[in-house]
Amino acid sequence: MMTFATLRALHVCIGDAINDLARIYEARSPSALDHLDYPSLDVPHYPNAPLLPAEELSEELINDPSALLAIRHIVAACGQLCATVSRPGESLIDIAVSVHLQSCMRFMEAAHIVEILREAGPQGMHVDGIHRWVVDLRPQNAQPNPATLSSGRLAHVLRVLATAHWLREVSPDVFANNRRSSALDTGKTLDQLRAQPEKKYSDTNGLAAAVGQICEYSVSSKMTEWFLPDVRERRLPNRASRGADSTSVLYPTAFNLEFNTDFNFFEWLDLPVNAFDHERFAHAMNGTSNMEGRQDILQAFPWETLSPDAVVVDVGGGIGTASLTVAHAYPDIQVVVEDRAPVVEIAPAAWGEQYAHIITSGRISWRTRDFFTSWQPLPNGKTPNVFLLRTVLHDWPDDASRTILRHLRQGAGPETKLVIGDALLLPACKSSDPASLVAEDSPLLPNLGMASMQLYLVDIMDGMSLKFGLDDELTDSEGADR
Ligand SMILES: C[S@@+](CC[C@H](N)C(=O)[O-])C[C@H]1O[C@@H](n2cnc3c(N)ncnc32)[C@H](O)[C@@H]1O
Repeated sequence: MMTFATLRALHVCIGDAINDLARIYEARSPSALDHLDYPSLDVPHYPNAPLLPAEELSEELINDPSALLAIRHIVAACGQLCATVSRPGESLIDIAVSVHLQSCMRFMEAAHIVEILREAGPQGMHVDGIHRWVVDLRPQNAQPNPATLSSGRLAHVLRVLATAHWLREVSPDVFANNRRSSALDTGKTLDQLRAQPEKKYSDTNGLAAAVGQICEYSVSSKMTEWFLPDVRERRLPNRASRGADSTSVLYPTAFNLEFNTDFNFFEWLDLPVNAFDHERFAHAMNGTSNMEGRQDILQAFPWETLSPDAVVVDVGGGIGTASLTVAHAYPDIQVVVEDRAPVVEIAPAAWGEQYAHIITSGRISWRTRDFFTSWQPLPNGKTPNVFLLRTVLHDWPDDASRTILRHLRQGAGPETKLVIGDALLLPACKSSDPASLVAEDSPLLPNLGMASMQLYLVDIMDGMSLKFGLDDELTDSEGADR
């Protein structure tokens, strides 16, 4: 296709998708005069905040499958359109400096900017006031140096975020939350954050924890050194100094290189010195369910076909993000979550009041289990109806994944189902894969390009932390039905 023809086709794609969205909203409008609008970028939407009925419906419709498809088409087409028209040199610098946007985001989360601006309200707060709060919310022993963190510097960081539509600059130097920043809100009051900063993520949807964690461990920054070791690596301590074979791989993953450790990621999290990281990770897993939509697990399997006393074993289930959603929707299902001891210890308390009734009734329970060891029968002798593995296998190389599956196979009965929740990554071109996400004549990439980018980046991130390679393919599932 000629370039102008492609640009026009992309433009049509965006127009069609906006029309689709408008139709979906129109169809659910209370009356012809009272139009239901798409949520505004300028208006915060705080998790758990009470909404007017129209706002609630407007939020709900975003998760309508047709609306989701239209949204993804708009994002994919805009990405492709920008890639086509922008000057490559400028785009190269854009991508090289984009790491600093991530740093600004990390600061916004760590300094509780969103919670400060929530209390300021829609008129926002002058940067001097925000600065006073940032300092006030620090524990006494970790006060920022005023020469380092000045109001002026803070304004620069907040303006970067406003320029990228992550905040709103209401008037010069006055900032307010917008729809996107409000998603980072933990709902904690400033008094709570000052008194117990370590409880920031308790009883939240985990997004702030996920953002804090992912931004802090930018392990892929060491990907190049990991793939292409250079002379600088000689300056790093190596395992030979700990008595290991000096010819062995020094850093099995980029994470090991970044953190200069030969513990794997989970062992490292378990170190007492990393207690904060550990708890944040558990909440962050809850936050990552936003990647696919919290309720998607309900569509992943026909849970209604299970017998009333069915048992779902959530293997490597963390604090129970996926299985609690199932247990909430299906009040007869029993859930046993298996994870490492430090996760099991904090899991029930991590939920606050939200699911207290399910937890106290014992319908969900946690037990310690290393999934590389034999599966132990449940205390009540029941055979699991479902083994659920959500975002577990993507962490491990194929051999390790086979070991995990082999143990489950041995614990399974003839009727036990295996449910694996992980992302399938399509090639960025036409292929024989029937799963193409666009119509045959669409100008969009078959994997929906920028609209799917998050999945590909998460794959790189996970590959950098625990896997030995990024291109492993689990082709043999040790006899498990898939
Ligand atoms: C990416 S998280 C997924 C958590 C959960 N399935 C979810 O979807 O939110 C991987 C989980 O595997 C657990 N894990 C890692 N190594 C493990 C092991 N050897 N035995 C049991 N669980 C393990 C981690 O503690 C973590 O909770």
